[in-house]
Amino acid sequence: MTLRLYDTKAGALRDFVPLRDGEVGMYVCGPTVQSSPHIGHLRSALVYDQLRRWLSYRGLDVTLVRNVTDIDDKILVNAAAGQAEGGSEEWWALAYRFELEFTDSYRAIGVQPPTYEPRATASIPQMQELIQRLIDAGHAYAAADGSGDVYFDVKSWPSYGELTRQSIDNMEAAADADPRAKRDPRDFALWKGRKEDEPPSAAFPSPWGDGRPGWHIECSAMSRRYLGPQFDIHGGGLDLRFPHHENELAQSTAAGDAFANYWVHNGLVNVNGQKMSKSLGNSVYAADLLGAARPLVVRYYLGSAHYRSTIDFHDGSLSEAEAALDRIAGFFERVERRLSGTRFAGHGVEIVPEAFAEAMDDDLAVPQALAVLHDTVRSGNAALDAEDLEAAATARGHVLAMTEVLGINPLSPQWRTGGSSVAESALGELIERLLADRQAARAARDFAAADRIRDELAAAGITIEDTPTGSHWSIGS
Ligand SMILES: Nc1ncnc2c1ncn2[C@@H]1O[C@H](COP(=O)(O)OP(=O)(O)OP(=O)(O)O)[C@@H](O)[C@H]1O
Ligand SMILES: [Zn+2]
Repeated sequence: MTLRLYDTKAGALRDFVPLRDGEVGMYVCGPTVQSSPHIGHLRSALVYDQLRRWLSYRGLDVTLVRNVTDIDDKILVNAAAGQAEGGSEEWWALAYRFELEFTDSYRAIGVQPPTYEPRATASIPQMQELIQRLIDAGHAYAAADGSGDVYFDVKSWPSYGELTRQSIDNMEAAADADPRAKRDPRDFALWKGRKEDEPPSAAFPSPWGDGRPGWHIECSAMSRRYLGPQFDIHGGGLDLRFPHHENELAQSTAAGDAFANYWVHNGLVNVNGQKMSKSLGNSVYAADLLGAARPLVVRYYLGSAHYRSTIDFHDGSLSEAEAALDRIAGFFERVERRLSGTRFAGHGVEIVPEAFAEAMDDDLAVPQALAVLHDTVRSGNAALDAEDLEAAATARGHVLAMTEVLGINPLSPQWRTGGSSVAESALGELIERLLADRQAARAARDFAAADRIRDELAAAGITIEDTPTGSHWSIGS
């Protein structure tokens, strides 16, 4: 069976046929690094990680591009707010700080790094070139008010609205500029002239005056730069269909690029029926959830729903994921123990069962694929009960392959407790030994020795906290 994907633009499932045999180019809208990541952002990255892993398992060579929007109104506003409160962080430092948080959170849940991760500020010439092509083709114009803004002329592009199947007359006005400067209220900004209160470092020279790119043009230019004028899959959250993706599509096609062949959108993480969003203040931050639950559990939870469905986050959401993972880990432990030393140890080809492949090929039906995984765990356990070691070994190979494809193999080194490595557990052991020495020194009232141990640990970046239940340590302050 060939992979079928739901293409938002067609409004239907379509067989996936890559533009170039054996290769897939995929562009996913990445974060605007204005504040810390919430679990909606994690879900979005995770969905495309699952798709990428499945395409790779199917033998395709995937080039995944996920951008970082590192210049934007919200980044400038947040940096200015910090400065108004006496801080000195520049907008670009703030953007980089949050970019690192995103990278850490993605890594924690096992999202593989994209092939390329371009920052918007590094592709300004490509954005300007695209804007110039649009002006030359009569689809964009410089604002009449001398602001230095450049707008896309929606009325000049009859297919505007084709992605979301809207007629232009029913569309909302673009909220990004003074309506008086535009030919039509729905015209949206391609280039934003620098405003007086904006830092000079956020303005780039251009033929239309100093300024910065609009958000939509960034993705049109970066996808073209890294994947070419036509590529296979464009992804992003459902919230981006309009106006962001509609505008990307209009810009790129009006400039003569064929652009994305399939439009894939992930469903949102909601809280009480509303999108989890920084602006609504209902965010569950990635760092908080990852501090409260094992990263593997978070990955399983966010990745177990169908990618197009909505996830409603509430307390207790993670317990099912925890139990499911325990069942998988329990089977692995049991089967390894029973097979070790027998001729079936290491036996069992690591290949996914046909039913799993069919589910994944059916618009990435992960819930059905997980059902196959859990059925296989059950039959593997039953085989062990019946002492059918060959069947148990086959089940082991299947389960291994399925958990690898989904990135949820509990035995993978990535998931060792606390995300730790062999080096980290060795470090833990040494610190515990030093803490025991310190305790012994205190008991002997040798406070100088006890303090020396604490200071040496502190110099190595390890903080000690004494509590009534004993001394606890952490790395960093
Ligand atoms: N609640 C959510 N559920 C699923 N995906 C989301 C959610 N919020 C954002 N995304 C997706 O994460 C990616 C990065 O998003 P971006 O930084 O543009 O977030 P945003 O929509 O501005 O977030 P917020 O609404 O919290 O400000 C996009 O593909 C976006 O669609
Ligand atoms: Zn985008």
